[in-house]
Amino acid sequence: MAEPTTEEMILSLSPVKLHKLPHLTDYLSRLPTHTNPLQHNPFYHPSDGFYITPSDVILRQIVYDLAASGAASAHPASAYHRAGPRRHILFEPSSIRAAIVTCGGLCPGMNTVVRELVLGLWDLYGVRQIFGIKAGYRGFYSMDPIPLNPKLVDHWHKNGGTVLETSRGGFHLQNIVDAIQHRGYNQVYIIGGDGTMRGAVEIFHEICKRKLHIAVTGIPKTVDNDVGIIDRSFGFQTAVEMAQQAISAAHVEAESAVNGIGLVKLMGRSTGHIALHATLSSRDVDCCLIPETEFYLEGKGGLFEFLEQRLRENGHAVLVVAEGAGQDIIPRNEAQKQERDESGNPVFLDVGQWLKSELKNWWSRDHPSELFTVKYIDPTYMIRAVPANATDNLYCTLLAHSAIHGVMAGYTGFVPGPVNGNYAYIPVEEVAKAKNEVNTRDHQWAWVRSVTNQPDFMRT
Ligand SMILES: Nc1ncnc2c1ncn2[C@@H]1O[C@H](COP(=O)(O)OP(=O)(O)OP(=O)(O)O)[C@@H](O)[C@H]1O
Ligand SMILES: O=P(O)(O)OC[C@H]1O[C@](O)(CO)[C@@H](O)[C@@H]1O
Ligand SMILES: [Mg+2]
Repeated sequence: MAEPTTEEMILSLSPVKLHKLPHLTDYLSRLPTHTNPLQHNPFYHPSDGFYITPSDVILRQIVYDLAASGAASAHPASAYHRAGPRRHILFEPSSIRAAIVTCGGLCPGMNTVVRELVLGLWDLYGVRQIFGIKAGYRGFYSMDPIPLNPKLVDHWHKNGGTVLETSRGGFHLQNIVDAIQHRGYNQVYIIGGDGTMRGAVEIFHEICKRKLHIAVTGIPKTVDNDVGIIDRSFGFQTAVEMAQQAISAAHVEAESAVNGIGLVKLMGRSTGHIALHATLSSRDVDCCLIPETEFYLEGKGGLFEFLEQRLRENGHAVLVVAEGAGQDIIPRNEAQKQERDESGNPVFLDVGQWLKSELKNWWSRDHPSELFTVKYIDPTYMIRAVPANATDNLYCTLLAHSAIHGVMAGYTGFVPGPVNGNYAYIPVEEVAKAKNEVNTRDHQWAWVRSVTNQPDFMRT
């Protein structure tokens, strides 16, 4: 173990609880350090404060109730290490062999992250051996890697999807770590969602167990925005923007019919962030249904009663439903209950199709002589299979650079990400456990309800 630095001594005396970040020196001693090549880069003139030190931290929580100060002092503020370049690095650039992999479902910005990793490694740190792993985790042990360079990836950010390709399943820990070792990779950049991060934790532990000079970082990717701790995940804003087109179309269709309902299903396996944000930004939505809240159809306070009222008042209504909403009330057989995708995620029934049919049955039963139309729009893959917008592209670049700086400094088993607007390094174990669900008791959900005036679906 290395001697504690001055900053580490300061930290140990600070009232702020710093989340310990794994470092290669935790299990490897006498690793030589090197001056950061940015020091001699003709395009950089590192000024005071350019390099981040171990005592630079980002507070996890920034909202406090001062009246509850007693409680706050009983639970001291916690913080993460701040992301950014370090003065000394633990890799000699010519000896670096970096591997980059994309796993799980698509998300706008995946190609941008890969491109920026390649350019950042190449231009900032002089790395020349960079490899793309094809088709997710299985690619480590079953396919040849693709050598990457700035020229090859130059245009990648303009395209949706992932040029490296992705897949679900295929996680075989020993095969993956054997392949990493065999190929001589010493930096591993893993881009993926919650499942991928759980895999990254296992890879990190196995590498520590084998005491290898290999740093691993997880770069959080999820269109659903279901990864916890970080402010939001890249591609999420692009997806919300794309969802507007579907909601607008549903609104036009509904408005142009007699008793017209526009129904839009949006992604969100277990969290309703896309549906919630799309609803708030559209303002055309009458009701938003998400997995975090239950709803029911018939009777007082139910969906049908509410929609009938809206149709009587406005002649039309727009309903947005997240794919994971209502899964517990859709009838399903035993086989459907057991169905899983290759990664082990439950396979959902189509809540949109189900709602459409229930709505039609309801209206023809209760109002057989009145016209009624449901137009169901399912833009599922259209909102994620697109290039990232400007904000997400910028975000992807900052994430990629943060990941590189952290790995170069010898941190491992970590995730870079924005926490309260500043980039931090978070232990991947924490990220893999933290889930970002919509808190239906906080102001954001109250805001949705005040915009839609939809029922709370609490039976009285
Ligand atoms: N608990 C786990 N341990 C090890 N590997 C896992 C675990 N869960 C999932 N994986 C692997 O991680 C990869 C991606 O997982 P998954 O398909 O669930 O997508 P994800 O990363 O959650 O992304 P998203 O849900 O946003 O599409 C797959 O190769 C899967 O086998
Ligand atoms: O059809 P695929 O590629 O398995 O992905 C669908 C899932 O991926 C996500 O986009 C991300 O987890 C979910 O919203 C959706 O359920
Ligand atoms: Mg997932």
